[in-house]
Amino acid sequence: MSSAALNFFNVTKNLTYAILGTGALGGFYGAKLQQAGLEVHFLVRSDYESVRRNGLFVESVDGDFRLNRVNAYCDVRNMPACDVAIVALKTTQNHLLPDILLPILKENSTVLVLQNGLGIEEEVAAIIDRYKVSGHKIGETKIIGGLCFLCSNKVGDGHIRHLAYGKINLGEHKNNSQHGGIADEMQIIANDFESAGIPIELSSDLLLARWKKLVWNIPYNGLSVVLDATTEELMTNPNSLELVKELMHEVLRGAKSVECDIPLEFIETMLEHTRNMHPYRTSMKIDYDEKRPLELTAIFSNALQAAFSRGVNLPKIRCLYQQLQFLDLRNRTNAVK
Ligand SMILES: NC(=O)C1=CN([C@@H]2O[C@H](COP(=O)(O)OP(=O)(O)OC[C@H]3O[C@@H](n4cnc5c(N)ncnc54)[C@H](OP(=O)(O)O)[C@@H]3O)[C@@H](O)[C@H]2O)C=CC1
Ligand SMILES: CC(C)(CO)C(=O)C(=O)O
Repeated sequence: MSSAALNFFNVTKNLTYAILGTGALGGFYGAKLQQAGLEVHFLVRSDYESVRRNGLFVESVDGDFRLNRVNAYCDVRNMPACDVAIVALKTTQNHLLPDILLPILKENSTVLVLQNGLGIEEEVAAIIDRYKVSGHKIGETKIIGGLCFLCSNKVGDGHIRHLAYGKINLGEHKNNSQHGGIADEMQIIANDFESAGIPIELSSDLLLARWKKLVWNIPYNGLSVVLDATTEELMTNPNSLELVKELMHEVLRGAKSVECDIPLEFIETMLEHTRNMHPYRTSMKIDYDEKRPLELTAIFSNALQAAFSRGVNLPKIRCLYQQLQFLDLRNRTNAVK
């Protein structure tokens, strides 16, 4: 075990966790970790008063549970520094990360990014580098990405509805797109999640894992908004199904352009997975219906740019992205009227 990992492990026999964004995903995983006996601190926004008074309620396919007391904060400056900072905001809020993330880092903290999309760990690494350059000493901060195969919604104040799945695929972020290997810190965090009943897969190639997740998110999140459809409708209509497949093929081309080889059979696996799902309103569709900004930069723009920088155009994904940008802007312009 590396000395940083030993430090990480010894200083705090039990790791402490900060949940930055107590929503559908952060509320679910944070509550599961606390239920398993870990110390968890939750940054809460609109429902802070309710969560402070009444805790969190998780209505789950795996069994409902209530946490009557949670460590809730409405201001990150009142939170203790934690061993693991879990980024669980929507990526549309990531411009707030310098203010939200940096105050809770301590010597050798790990940042665990559980958001969908591409380029997020790079953004976090740049924020941390700037912080260090400005004279702050926070030691070596590991950045780990997690791809969450989860269907969860926040349905009320402190109320999370977990509909299906929950597995997380973890991979370490390395500069220069090297493969990360399996860091000791990652194994320790994985053990905590597994003790909370969350299945974990460890990956030595985070970039590949992120592109594989996009094989699902690009077609289904995008088309669910543009076509106003659930996953079931997209799968049963032959025209939309064709479009889903074409978009998946383009994601594979994008991945290949950055040396991430996703086997063709993976498309069939994703289609089969979706056929077996309950009809699902994707998170992007929920955001659209709620007139919230869509995660277009992380899920679409960063993928298009990565491929474009290698001379590869992805015209169907680009076309979908342009339509989504139109709808997103109109939706939010109308929302503020
Ligand atoms: N939900 C799911 O099943 C899955 C989600 N993901 C990804 O996980 C990420 C999070 O998504 P999800 O949990 O669904 O989104 P939610 O909108 O449910 O959760 C985000 C949370 O962040 C909080 N928040 C936003 N801004 C601030 C702020 N300034 N200070 C404190 N809290 C803030 C929001 O507060 P408030 O409650 O007040 O809005 C909200 O509770 C996304 O990248 C998504 O794509 C990935 C796989 C599955
Ligand atoms: C694919 C899905 C719905 C669950 O497997 C998911 O993880 C997501 O919404 O990003």
